[in-house]
Amino acid sequence: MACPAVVGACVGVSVGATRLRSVPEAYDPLTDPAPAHDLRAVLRIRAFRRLWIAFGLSSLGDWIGLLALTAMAKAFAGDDYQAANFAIGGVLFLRVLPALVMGPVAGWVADRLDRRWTMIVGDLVRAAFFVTIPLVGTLTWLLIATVLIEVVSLIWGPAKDASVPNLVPRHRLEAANQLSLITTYGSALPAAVLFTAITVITRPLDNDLSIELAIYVNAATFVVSALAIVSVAEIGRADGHEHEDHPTLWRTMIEGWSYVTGTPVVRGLVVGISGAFAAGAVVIGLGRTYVEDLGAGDPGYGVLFGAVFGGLALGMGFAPRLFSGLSRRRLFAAGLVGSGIGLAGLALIQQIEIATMIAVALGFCAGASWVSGYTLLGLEVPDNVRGRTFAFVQSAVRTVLALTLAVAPFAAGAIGRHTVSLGGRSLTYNGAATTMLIAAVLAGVLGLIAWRQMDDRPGVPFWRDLQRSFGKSPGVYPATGLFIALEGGEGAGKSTQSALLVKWLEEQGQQVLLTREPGATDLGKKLRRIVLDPATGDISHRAEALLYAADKAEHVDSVIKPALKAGAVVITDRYVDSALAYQGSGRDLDSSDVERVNRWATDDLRPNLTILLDLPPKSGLGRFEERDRIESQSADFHERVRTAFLELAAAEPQHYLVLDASLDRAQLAQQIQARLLPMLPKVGL
Ligand SMILES: Nc1ncnc2c1ncn2[C@@H]1O[C@H](COP(=O)(O)OP(=O)(O)OP(=O)(O)O)[C@@H](O)[C@H]1O
Ligand SMILES: Cc1cn([C@H]2C[C@H](O)[C@@H](COP(=O)(O)O)O2)c(=O)[nH]c1=O
Repeated sequence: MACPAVVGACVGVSVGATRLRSVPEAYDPLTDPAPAHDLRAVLRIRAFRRLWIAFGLSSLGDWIGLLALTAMAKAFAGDDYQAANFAIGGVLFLRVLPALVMGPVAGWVADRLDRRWTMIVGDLVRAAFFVTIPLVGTLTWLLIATVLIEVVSLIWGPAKDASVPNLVPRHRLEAANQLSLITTYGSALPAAVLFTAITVITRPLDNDLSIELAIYVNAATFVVSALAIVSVAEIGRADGHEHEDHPTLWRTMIEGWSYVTGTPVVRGLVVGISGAFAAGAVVIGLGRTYVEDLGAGDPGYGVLFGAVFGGLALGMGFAPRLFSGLSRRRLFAAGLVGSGIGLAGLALIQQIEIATMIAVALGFCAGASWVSGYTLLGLEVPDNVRGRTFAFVQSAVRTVLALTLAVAPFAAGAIGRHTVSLGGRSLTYNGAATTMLIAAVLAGVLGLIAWRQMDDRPGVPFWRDLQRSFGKSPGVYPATGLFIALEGGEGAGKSTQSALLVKWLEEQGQQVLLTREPGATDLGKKLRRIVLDPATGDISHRAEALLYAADKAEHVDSVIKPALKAGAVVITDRYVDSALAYQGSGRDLDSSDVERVNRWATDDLRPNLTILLDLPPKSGLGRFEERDRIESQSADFHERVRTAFLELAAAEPQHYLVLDASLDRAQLAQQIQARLLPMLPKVGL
């Protein structure tokens, strides 16, 4: 039997009357007790920690370098508005260009060299190039050095990425990659703070010196990074098998292109993600001259840069939790429209303090869009084409970045500074602000197109949705394993589909636990008898709700959680939605009370997906003859239950798979499998 990706061994677990075949051992609880996703646990690995410090410093240096080089390019260009924009556009474009032209080649080179020495030499060479820029002191050399530094970075990056799997155990690889991403983008904020501090402190002495100092600090970060890598002896040369062909950028683009263009939702996502990046890039590309127009200089640029990236980090980190009840598709499109509004705000409000606040909001919206777009891609794209699609998105994003960074400053330069007289009053407009306004309109239009193509709650006003969803936690998703609930009215086919699902999952090599509510535990069996036995008769509705809740508490603690912790796919035949539908709507209880009690009883544990089998109650009850205490409730009761299930699903379409349960068994099973396939834990790695 195969085990999921993160697993070294399989162990069998059996729980009460339920069926748990064999579940993966996600980590050795004796020597390495922290869960696989624990970021601090990855940092406890000495070799990785040192490499992480090194690439954190390199990233910091990279961002300071970007800020300092654009400032220096602007200084070289002098007071000419057009020349300044062209110089800055040149620097930004040349930073992205090498990745477009020689990205795949760089990976190929990195695979053939000793990784540790590649990184050490790469850091020292980058430091040396940076030092030469102020020493040579010409715009031409600045541009040439920018390309050379970028080429070295292109080889350094894959050497680092390829080293990580050799330094951390398999099950910690995802956390290590997450940390790498956070560090790469998160270091932009401290870099902006450092750059601003350097320029604010030293500018009164000498303006040119302050930028040069920032460049020397940047060079120093690379030297320290090289020294940190010297101590990581575990990094070596690539194994022979890693010398296999890497797909070229063009092959990746072509393969991804045909899938993306043929799938409307994915097409909308890719356009939107590129739009979110372009919105951020416009601010970075135009920020230098924009702050100059506001009279804020280098410190102002550092602040604006930090504000966009700070907002981006906040959006990525908090937006999904803050708007947890909002459908991901709506969050994605709303983020994009918000970025457009932010850009328009920057263009129209010419005051640095307010501009900074707007930049944070713009970054937040772009971050929200970016992260929900990536999540949606992960959910919507099947596993077998997901790698290519993500590679395509990355290539598309790089291309959009290069074009935006190049075109925006050139457009601003071409527009220039103008003052026009309108009815006796003079109005000044600058290229940077005007270009931002054009980009704002484009981002807004892209957002609206994405909204129209992807809205999954047509007819429900956005503001009502937003108000309802703000700050409401959706519950806690399991950290390991996969949790699936089957819901629906009487006789909808939940037991039938659960059994078919278990069979299919086992064929996929998954470890599966099939369980149900009420009655999966010893206590649950007793409770089931009480609530379903017609002899129980009428009981208080609150008592009924509490009996079902007690069954859930025992079920979650003693059956579901242990299996999920062990990495199993857990399928439950009924869960919290049944309580919300039967007790919250079928009975006369307040559904928010029922929700509160059930969240508490289940420790807020939420399934990753709920499959709702929808069937008119008459058809479902017609599938069998005998009636228990609940089945024998009135037709109205069962109608209310059905409506409640459907409303729950309509409020969060991304969380539900709603199926017409009158279809035949095989068709239903096929639809369930298609939805679950991309969500399954990897097996057999
Ligand atoms: N798609 C289907 N079409 C027709 N009959 C079905 C279908 N699926 C299941 N059945 C039949 O309907 C009956 C009820 O099915 P099942 O027990 O799977 O439903 P359930 O939702 O688990 O019911 P309950 O609400 O009682 O738990 C069974 O006799 C089953 O064989
Ligand atoms: C979990 C749960 C269930 N019910 C009701 C729904 C059904 O009528 C029975 C369970 O019977 P099944 O044949 O196992 O489906 O209990 C409920 O009212 N509240 C709940 O939380």
